[in-house]
Amino acid sequence: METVVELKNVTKVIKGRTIIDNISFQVNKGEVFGFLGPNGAGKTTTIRMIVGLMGMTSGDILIKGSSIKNHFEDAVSHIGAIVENPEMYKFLSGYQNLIHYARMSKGITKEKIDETVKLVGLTDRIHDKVKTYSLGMRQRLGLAQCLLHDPEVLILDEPTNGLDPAGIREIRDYLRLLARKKNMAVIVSSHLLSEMEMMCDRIGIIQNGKLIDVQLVQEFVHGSEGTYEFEVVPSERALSIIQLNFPDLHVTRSSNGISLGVSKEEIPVLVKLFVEAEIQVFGIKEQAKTLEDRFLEVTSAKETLGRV
Ligand SMILES: Nc1ncnc2c1ncn2[C@@H]1O[C@H](COP(=O)(O)OP(=O)(O)OP(=O)(O)O)[C@@H](O)[C@H]1O
Repeated sequence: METVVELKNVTKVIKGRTIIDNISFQVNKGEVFGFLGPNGAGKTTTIRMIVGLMGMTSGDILIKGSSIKNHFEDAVSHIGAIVENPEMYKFLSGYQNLIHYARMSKGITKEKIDETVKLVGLTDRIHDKVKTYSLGMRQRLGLAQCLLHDPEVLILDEPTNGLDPAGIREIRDYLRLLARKKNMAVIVSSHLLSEMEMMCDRIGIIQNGKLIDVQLVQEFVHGSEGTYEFEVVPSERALSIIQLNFPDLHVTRSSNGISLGVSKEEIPVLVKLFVEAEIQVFGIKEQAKTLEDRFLEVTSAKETLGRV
């Protein structure tokens, strides 16, 4: 696995306030890395520092081994990014926009433009004016624009923002394709958790400027604990028994009984407790967890830690 982007103890302080607090992580070739966090967590600030739009207070960012601090031009030459809305001339066609963009950079051939247009699936509409494009098509044109110079890392801040489900799916499929077929490192940010689950290989969770977890999506979602629904009668009594014996467990009422997050080994202990309390156990069902469940678990656990 080849590391393409490396953040080393990156900190950003603005007007005495620490916006990004000592963040370190790596992104490898061929993977889609998702940067996930609630509003104001620091995703955009981190991305702006990676693409060189904003300086950092301390730490360093390496792109293919080149420091963005000491070898800025070399470092950013490997990056293709959409951070703010891409600049486009609405009264020109998509193709004219790409030609215009290509003239500003060196060595982009007509063949390269055609190949990129095909890659993002815009061949049929590329000669139409941009003002007739849907938001999803504009996103794809923006993607084509930042792919023209064959970057090794693609960075997109909230790429699915404002898109409808079909548009979201398109972008998601293209990003996965770029990682798989072109072996690119792709970094995206979002607070659309279900999207990240389908799009990313790994995710980093950021909260209050701190990176609180980096994991493979699959491991993050499934983890070692499961959420189980216990079909029990009377459920009220089962609930109070859990609260009394395991005050730290997060337990909720569910349609058929109670629902709680425990490891598999703990299930017999709970069943024994219920039986001894003359509570009837009709069934135990594992509930599928989504990234959203895990995200809320992780971020609220940290909030609690923060308050102690
Ligand atoms: N130039 C700035 N001056 C002062 N504060 C800033 C500046 N830029 C960002 N911040 C603050 O830093 C924090 C992180 O902002 P950032 O935009 O990076 O968050 P985000 O995770 O991208 O949020 P969102 O999902 O809402 O876009 C916020 O509290 C924001 O107000």
